[in-house]
This record gives sequence, C-alpha cells and structure tokens, in this order.
Amino acid sequence: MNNIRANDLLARLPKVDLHLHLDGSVKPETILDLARRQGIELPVYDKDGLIPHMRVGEECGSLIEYLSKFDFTTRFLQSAEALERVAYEVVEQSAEHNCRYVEVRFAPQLHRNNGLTVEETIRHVVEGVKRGQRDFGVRVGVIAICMRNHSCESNLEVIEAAAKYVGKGIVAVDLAGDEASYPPECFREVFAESGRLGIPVTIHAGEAAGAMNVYEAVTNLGAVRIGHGVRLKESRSILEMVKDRRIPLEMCPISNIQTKAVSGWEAYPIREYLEQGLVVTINTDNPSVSGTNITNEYRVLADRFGFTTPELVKLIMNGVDAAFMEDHDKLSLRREMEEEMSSLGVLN
Ligand SMILES: O=c1[nH]cnc2c1ncn2[C@@H]1O[C@H](CO)[C@@H](O)[C@H]1O
Ligand SMILES: [Zn+2]
Repeated sequence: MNNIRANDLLARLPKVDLHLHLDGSVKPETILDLARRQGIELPVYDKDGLIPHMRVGEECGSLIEYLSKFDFTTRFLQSAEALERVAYEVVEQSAEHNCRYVEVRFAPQLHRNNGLTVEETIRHVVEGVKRGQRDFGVRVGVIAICMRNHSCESNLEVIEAAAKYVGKGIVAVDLAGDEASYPPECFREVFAESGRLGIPVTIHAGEAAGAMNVYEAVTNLGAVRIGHGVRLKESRSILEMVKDRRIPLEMCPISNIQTKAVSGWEAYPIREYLEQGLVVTINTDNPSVSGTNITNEYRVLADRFGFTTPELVKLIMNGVDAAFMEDHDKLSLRREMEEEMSSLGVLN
C-alpha cells in the first residue's frame, strides 16, 4: 500500500470539492490586477502584503471575525469581467489540486454594487466556470447563496433567478452568513419557494449555532445536504435523523477550526461522525480566507486523525455520492475516479 501521507500521493489523488465559496477563493495577484484595472486603491501593492487583508490568522475567534474578511474581496467583484475571471480561476486552482468535480458557490446579491442584476451575476459566474471546465477538464456546478442578513425579498430574488439556470449551470441553492444572529426559522418562506421550483437545497448549519439549526434546515428548509454540521454532535436525536436520512455533511476542517465551530482539533467530531455512520465529505470552504487547499485538508486529516488510505478514499467517494449531479454523470465521474485511484494503487 502506498504511504498516503506522502504529499505527492495526496496531491495526485483525484478529489472533489463540494463546498467552495467564489469570494473566498480569490488569489492576491488577481486582486492586485483587478484593483489596477478598476482604479480602486489598495492598502498595499504587493501580493504578500495583501494576504493579511484577505486571510484569517491564528487569532480568529469566531465566524463573525472570519466573515469580516469577505468585505475586502467582494469590493473587487462587482463587474461581469471580474466575476467571470475569478470563476474561471477557481476552477483552475481546483484543477491544480486534482479536483475532478467542484461546486462553486456565491451570493449574487453581494456583487450588485455597480448595477448587475441577480441573473447577470449568475450568468457571468456560470460562463467563467464553464470556460474553466473546458480548459481544465474539471466538471463544475454552481450554487447560488442566499444570505442570512438579507431580506426575504432579496433572497427570493436569488431563488427565482437560480431556478432559470437549473440544468444550465446552477445545481442548488444555499443559505450562508452569520448563523448565530439569524436563526434559520426566518427562511421558511424563501426555501418553500426553492422547494416549489424543485431546486436542491444545502444549508450552512451547525457551524456557529447548535444542532437545532440542522434540524430546522432539514425538516423545514428542505436541505438535502448540510454545510459543516460540526455542532450536530450536540444532539443525539438530530444526529440520528441526519444519519437515517443519509444527509451528507460538507465538512471544512481548517475553516471549522478557524471559526471556532469547535474548540480545537481534539474536539473535531469527524472520526466519531464516520464511526456513527454519517456521510461525511471533505471540502475547503474558502481557500484564500483560510489559507488552505483541498490537498491540505486531507493532509491535515491524515496527520491529526491518522486516517488510512481506504478511509481517505472513502471520504473522497462520499463527496462523489453527495454531488448535486445527474445520476448518469455521477456514474461516469465515479468510474473515472475509481480508474484513476486504481492506477495510483489505492483501490485494492
Ligand atoms: O463558513 C461559512 N459560514 C457562513 N457563511 C460563510 C462561510 N464562508 C463564507 N460565508 C459567506 O458566504 C458569502 C458568499 O460566499 C461570503 O461573502 C461570506 O459572507
Ligand atoms: Zn461555507
């Protein structure tokens, strides 16, 4: 058996990333160039100097602190060109880490300061990822995000626009933002609409608030996947419900530690979740905010929790199973990935 801890093998393993925010995946060099083109002043004009403005440090104490980093980046993502470009580059970065499938998510309402409509933002992000898909050979889906701090009306606008792009790039809708201040109960009306329109739903829940939020997301908002779910462990009965319904968790280890969804690695419930039979997937959340990439996420898990090769392969394949993808596409993705894994000697 190969030594899975070898960086080389982890990097080469075919992977998927189901939870990846567009505005959390922007390269500092792209910000430099966008600022120059758009005539926006920067606090510093070198790539390394920009990093502290975009990335959280060791001292990050909460989700709210983590989310404050997005204000800096979204200022540069207010035009069709910028959206298409970063969408294209996020696919490129995923390909560099051997992702074979990515779901890129973004909140249309955060990109309208210069007059784009919700539908235009979706169109440009979809165009960018499609170009990336062609150039880098990565399958891509786009998820439109509703924000917890936005009105019902503007979130409904996102759902309506997303519905027009289902089958043309959009694969699901999501709810993100400050979880502790805006409990999901407020969003029943919004996600009733996505249910009516038949759009799959994933919800950020159980990250900065407790397991009840996961319950609400699944039973009242129609979530078929859960973003993070770290605090699901606080309720045995809700955990059992998520397990019985086989609802995949999109866990993002580095981000979860940084936002203090748990107190530290010793409390990170990934092993217990797997042992209890939950469908766990591994994702990056925000590579440029968290200073991570998908290879790094698996490396940290191998190092911290001693995951073996078959366990890491299982986590990767859980991601394939959980993908918002048509069955026949999923089948061919699974076959391709299994073939690649076989040739790497990790499927025996
Ligand atoms: O882990 C997270 N939890 C909750 N909200 C998040 C997380 N990461 C990013 N965003 C929020 O989603 C918006 C659209 O991408 C980002 O601007 C950020 O506010
Ligand atoms: Zn997220």
